[in-house]
Amino acid sequence: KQIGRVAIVTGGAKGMGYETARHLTSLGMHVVIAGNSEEEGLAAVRKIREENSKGKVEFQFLDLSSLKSVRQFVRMFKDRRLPLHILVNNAGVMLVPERQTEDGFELHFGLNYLGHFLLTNLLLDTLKQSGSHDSCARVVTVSSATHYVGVLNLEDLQSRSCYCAHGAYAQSKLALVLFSYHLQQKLTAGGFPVTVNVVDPGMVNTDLYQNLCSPAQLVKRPVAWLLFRTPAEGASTAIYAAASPTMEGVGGCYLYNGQRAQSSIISYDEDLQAQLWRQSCTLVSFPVEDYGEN
Ligand SMILES: NC(=O)c1ccc[n+]([C@@H]2O[C@H](COP(=O)([O-])OP(=O)(O)OC[C@H]3O[C@@H](n4cnc5c(N)ncnc54)[C@H](O)[C@@H]3O)[C@@H](O)[C@H]2O)c1
Repeated sequence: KQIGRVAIVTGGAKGMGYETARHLTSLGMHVVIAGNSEEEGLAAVRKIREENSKGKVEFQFLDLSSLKSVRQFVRMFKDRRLPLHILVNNAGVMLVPERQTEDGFELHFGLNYLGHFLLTNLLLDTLKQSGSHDSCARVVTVSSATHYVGVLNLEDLQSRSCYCAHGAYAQSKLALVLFSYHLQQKLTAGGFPVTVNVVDPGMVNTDLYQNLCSPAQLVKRPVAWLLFRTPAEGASTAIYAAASPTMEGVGGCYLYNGQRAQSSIISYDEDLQAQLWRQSCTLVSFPVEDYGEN
């Protein structure tokens, strides 16, 4: 059933994204690894191809910290007239010192959240056309347990008044949960065959921790080896959401350890979801009212 289904995995060149891309290829899918390092992307493609999987894998450049790059990625993808059955919004950065994206957004918010917000919206027409009522297209977004401590500061989404790297990461991961629920609600209201779920992979030993300060790195190393999951273990919930028959037609869930779980109380606030949606449309210059009807 999976053979020939087309999937995009952002940040699929390493960490959990790589394991997700590898697994979906092994199921017979045509996987596009979307990432901002051509060298890493091509190396990942080579490694996966060596496994002689049933599926196809390729790399396409995407820098989520640039709205121009997101638009270019989508234009190139659409020019190929491929369907799109699965979009895994996996890429992310964590605990980066205060920095801005090309478009002037705080980096965590701009890259982790807004880049994926625009990417998903621009690909939504293709997802809607590719899904059917007995086989929905799927959007899977990787959030984090850190979202539980996240606060969405609608007056200052770019953390200009006070910057804290942890707070900025948590806000970006909370925004992804709010976005996923709102998107699912709109798709359901429009009767479109696309489901949206958000996953929490747990603590996973990847390069995501590269920005920890040196003493924390020293503590993390042995602890991570003992207590953290491997990237393949961490990717399992995203893979489940992307490919499991059990998840057919199921959307609007927060998944942890392959099971439905509760996200933070504020993530269910529909007014907050709608306010974030509207502000996000304005920030990425995406027409609010165009959404959903095409
Ligand atoms: N590792 C954990 O413990 C953990 C816990 C909770 C959530 N997560 C989330 O899991 C996801 C995957 O992270 P990981 O742990 O595999 O880390 P990782 O650092 O191995 O992977 C992150 C990926 O994002 C890509 N990326 C970074 N900047 C990019 C950009 N500008 N454009 C496109 N791609 C870009 C990287 O190239 C890499 O492929 C992230 O969203 C992260 O927030 C990780």
